[in-house]
Amino acid sequence: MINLQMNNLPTLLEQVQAYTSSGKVATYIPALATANPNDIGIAIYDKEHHCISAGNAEVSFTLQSISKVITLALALMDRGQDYVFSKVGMEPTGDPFNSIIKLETSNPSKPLNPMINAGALAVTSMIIGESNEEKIARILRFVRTMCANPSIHYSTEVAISELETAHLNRALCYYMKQNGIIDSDVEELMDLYTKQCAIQVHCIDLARIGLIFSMDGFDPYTKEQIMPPNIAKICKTFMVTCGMYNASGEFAIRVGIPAKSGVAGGILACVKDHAGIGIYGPALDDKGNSVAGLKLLELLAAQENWSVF
Ligand SMILES: NC(=O)CC[C@H](N)C(=O)O
Repeated sequence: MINLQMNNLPTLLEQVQAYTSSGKVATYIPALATANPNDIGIAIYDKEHHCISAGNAEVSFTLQSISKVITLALALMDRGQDYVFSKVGMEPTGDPFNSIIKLETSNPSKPLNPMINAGALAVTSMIIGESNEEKIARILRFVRTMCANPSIHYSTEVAISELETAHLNRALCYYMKQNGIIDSDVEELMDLYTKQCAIQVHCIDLARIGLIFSMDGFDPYTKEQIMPPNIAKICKTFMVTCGMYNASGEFAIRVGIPAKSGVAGGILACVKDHAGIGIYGPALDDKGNSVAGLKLLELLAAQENWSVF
């Protein structure tokens, strides 16, 4: 059951509100620039049918990099661990999420992990389907099941905005194609990746996804095992080691729970066997993480003694 102390969510939001002014909304995807930098919201979903929320918990935003854990789970179910990890590594990187440098310097030349853009693009290329329509429909079905929200869709505007400007991601794809990591048509892959990143949710949806991962893939409401427990565990382990990009080490110390952020300002977090958390705060720090969102999780994890360490 959600601890009563958590009824202080509005007070915690007040404490972190000021942090929103120290961050900046992402603009490299032009459609993200219209977000309100002052927004901050949170939802917590626990396994006993309680959901609490505060602030801008029902403002919709795009998953962006949070989609990387979702497609990783799907690719692991589609292709199995041996295949996925023959193409993508398991090690964290100290570089920014969109960096190309390790692709050239690591041997063998494969992306270090599935949470950086190169790794996520390779993982997306593994999703099974006859066409992009079928692949995005499968990804959407998976997200809708986890959120118990059949109305979830992607934003065409955000997907196109990214597709038109994602030259660095294209470069990552071409580099990987040259080195045999992917064999998809690059434009097709970019089309699918930008749609997956543009899937729209709000904090309550995100918290429910977090709950499914917290419960090792089991949905305590429908009693359905949505993904095998070992796959949920792999995803959560990547969240701990690489989920907050090159700020994952500091996050492990300050917060200490599996989490994944996205440049639209979302953070998905998992409290083991207990609850999922969805946070939205589009003002980002220089590593691409929600400034106020990070502070909020830090206060909450300390208050509730949630660190896994
Ligand atoms: N860090 C992110 O959220 C990045 C996702 C974004 N779609 C990109 O590839 O650049």
